[in-house]
Amino acid sequence: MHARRHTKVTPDWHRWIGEALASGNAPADLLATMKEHQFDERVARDAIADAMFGGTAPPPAAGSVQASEFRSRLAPGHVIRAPDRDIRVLVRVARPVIAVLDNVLDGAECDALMAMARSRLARSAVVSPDSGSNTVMDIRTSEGAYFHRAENELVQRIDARTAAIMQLTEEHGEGLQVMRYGVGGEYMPHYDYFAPDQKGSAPHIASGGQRVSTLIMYLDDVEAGGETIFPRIDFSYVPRKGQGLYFEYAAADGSLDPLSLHGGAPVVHGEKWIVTKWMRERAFAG
Ligand SMILES: O=C(O)CCC(=O)C(=O)O
Ligand SMILES: [Fe+2]
Repeated sequence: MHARRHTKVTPDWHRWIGEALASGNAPADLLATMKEHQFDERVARDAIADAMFGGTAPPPAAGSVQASEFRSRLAPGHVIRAPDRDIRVLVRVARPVIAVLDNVLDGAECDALMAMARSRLARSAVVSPDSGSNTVMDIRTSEGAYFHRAENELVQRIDARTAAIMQLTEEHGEGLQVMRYGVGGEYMPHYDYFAPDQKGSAPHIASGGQRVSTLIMYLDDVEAGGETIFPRIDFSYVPRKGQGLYFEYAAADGSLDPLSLHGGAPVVHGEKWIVTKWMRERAFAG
């Protein structure tokens, strides 16, 4: 029989969460500790998310951004025409701006991206050459493979296609990032924009400016779990090979949308593979 799980977070635990986050601990590590202490997972997740982002989305203050100012950059209509492909819109959400897109990548492109990333992931899992020590690099960094803009023909083709979809030129785009999650792998809720009040954001923003939009492309179906979730609006997308999930978080006046909080739910069975394109306010050297 399972021990009963705690469903209430005491003031002491709230304080512990706040202090652990403030001293730079990863939210996933806090979650693991709370689970070891028999907290119900959902309760622990909510308490951590509340400490990071506040309990609810802040209500719009007088004179602040209205929903209508978060107007999608995407072309209207049911089909978006990229230079080499027609992309069908399956779902649109007004706020935060979200669109589910079909047929962004074909099956062969998905397979080729996974193969390319696999060889890079394998390389990144070897002993660190610059430390000279025997420590294997952080498992989390070895889960991602980065491809410079236009690094090869396939990457170039996808850079051009995503730019056309996202209505910005390729020079606004960061290099493609392929991510692989195994069973239990997740990406806790976060914002893709650089937190304006954090010192660490300044060097990113200095070149290219703020991030404004994201296109996550799914390289394979996932057997169970691994949904992309927007907890503030209770929206959940189930990964489907070749589809894309597009979202935006910066209005024309620079306001950022707190409803864009999102994450990758834990994979329950199988693997999850995605490739992500992030777009910046301005063209930059990449
Ligand atoms: O894994 C997911 O579904 C979310 C990924 C994500 O948030 C990102 O790449 O910025
Ligand atoms: Fe993200």
